[in-house]
Amino acid sequence: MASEKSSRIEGFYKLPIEKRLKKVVEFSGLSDEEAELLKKTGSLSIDIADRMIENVIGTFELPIGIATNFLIDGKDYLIPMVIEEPSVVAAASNAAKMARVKGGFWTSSTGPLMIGQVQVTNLPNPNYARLQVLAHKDEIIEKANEQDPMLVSLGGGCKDIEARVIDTMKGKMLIIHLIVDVRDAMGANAVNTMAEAVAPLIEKITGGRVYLRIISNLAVYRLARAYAIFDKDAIGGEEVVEGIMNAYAFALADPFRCATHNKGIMNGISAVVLATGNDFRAIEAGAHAYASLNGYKPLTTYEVNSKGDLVGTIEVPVAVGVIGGSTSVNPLAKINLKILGVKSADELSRIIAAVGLAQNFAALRALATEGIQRGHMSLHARNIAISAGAKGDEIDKVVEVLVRERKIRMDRAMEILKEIRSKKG
Ligand SMILES: CC(C)(COP(=O)([O-])OP(=O)([O-])OC[C@H]1O[C@@H](n2cnc3c(N)ncnc32)[C@H](O)[C@@H]1OP(=O)([O-])[O-])[C@@H](O)C(=O)NCCC(=O)NCCSC(=O)C[C@@](C)(O)CC(=O)[O-]
Ligand SMILES: NC(=O)C1=CN([C@@H]2O[C@H](COP(=O)(O)OP(=O)(O)OC[C@H]3O[C@@H](n4cnc5c(N)ncnc54)[C@H](OP(=O)(O)O)[C@@H]3O)[C@@H](O)[C@H]2O)C=CC1
Repeated sequence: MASEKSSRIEGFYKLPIEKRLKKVVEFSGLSDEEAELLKKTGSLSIDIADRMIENVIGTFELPIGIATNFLIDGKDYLIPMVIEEPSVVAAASNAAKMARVKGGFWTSSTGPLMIGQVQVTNLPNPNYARLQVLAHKDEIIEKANEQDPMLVSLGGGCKDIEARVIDTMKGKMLIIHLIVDVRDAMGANAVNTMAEAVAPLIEKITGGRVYLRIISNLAVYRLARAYAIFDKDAIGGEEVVEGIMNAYAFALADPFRCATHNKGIMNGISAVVLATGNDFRAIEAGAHAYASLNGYKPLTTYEVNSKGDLVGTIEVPVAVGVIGGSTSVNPLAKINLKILGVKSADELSRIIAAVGLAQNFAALRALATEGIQRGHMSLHARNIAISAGAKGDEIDKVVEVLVRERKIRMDRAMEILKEIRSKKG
């Protein structure tokens, strides 16, 4: 399916901010008011902030960058990313540009099913209690669904019950899972309400004592998947393919490397999760727990196909919502969702998986070739220049010398600044 508008905007980063914003407005149909909110600082008003969390004394801002070039399932997307780290947005755009050569990213998902856990203790016959719970499945599901008629009317709600007996330091426990379709929400509030509501019924059925009733962030039934074929010539030839395969083999074999490999993936994932007002701790916990199910492993895979191209895949739990939580409260999250143009939480989760794969590919390509420092540090040089005290056009001048000399250090930045100012004055 051909896209109406293209996210392939060459040299987007070279445009002044005003022109970049204009392109985003044209692409996403933002109103004048929304564009104004993006431009000004303090868009999250103190009154809204005071209703989001407790003991508020101010707000804390981070930049929103737009990753360009993303073609996902045949549709063009501009990706808003909220992050403090330089080079992440550039790297995502860079990878997406290379992925376009072979059609971009293709995605799928399992749907929005979350798990609510109920912990049952003090059971003399936990295996018998387990069968009793499964025999009363329909009754438990009905009780859970009474809590959220709205969700049920949308086609969601509690769909199934699982029960496991586990061995713990406090003896055997029966752990019941409510499998809940949360539709377009992240789902924690909805699931927790159900888990608490069914607890007395479960105590009655089992004769045990229920303690914890809470969502699990290991969202194994809410997986998002993406793949892309990276044309070998577009990414720099056979040697680059070989280098990336070696990088992947390293991560697969060594948890010390794997943690950094997955951190690179989360650079992309967390930035979109934050931009859309979602719970980034939930996503981080879920991703690393999923990566650890069979020993800590990379969330991405790489293979070489018969043409010598690199095939990258990702599979990761992505429990995000487009309604509920702070997505509906923070005006900037709403604007970012509009820029993405997503229609459902499922679509958002698949986009996020694609960004995670892009981010990982860009980092591995840099690491396996010239090293991370040239691209990353030349963008980081701006931070160094600003920290050294450079202002206005001094910033670009200091950056230019730092990058040319390949000495991206604070002491050198201060020296250069001194030289620039002495010439001026
Ligand atoms: C930084 C680049 C992209 C430069 O890469 P380059 O080869 O100098 O870029 P280019 O000039 O050939 O441009 C290619 C495209 O990149 C984008 N691009 C290029 N420059 C910019 C810019 N200034 N601002 C925004 N976008 C930029 C832009 O889309 C551009 O296309 P165009 O629009 O021109 O047709 C490249 O070196 C790269 O991808 N590096 C990887 C950097 C990275 O992964 N950073 C993440 C932080 S490091 C980390 O935390 C994770 C890590 C690395 O530890 C994970 C791990 O170990 O696995
Ligand atoms: N471990 C964790 O991850 C935990 C996370 N949290 C927090 O929980 C929050 C997310 O909970 P969540 O349940 O998503 O938020 P909300 O309770 O804000 O939103 C979900 C509710 O929105 C209503 N709704 C309206 N339209 C839809 C739709 N299309 N799809 C789905 N629901 C719809 C539903 O019913 P109705 O209208 O009847 O409300 C639903 O229950 C986040 O702030 C998160 O940080 C909390 C505890 C633990």
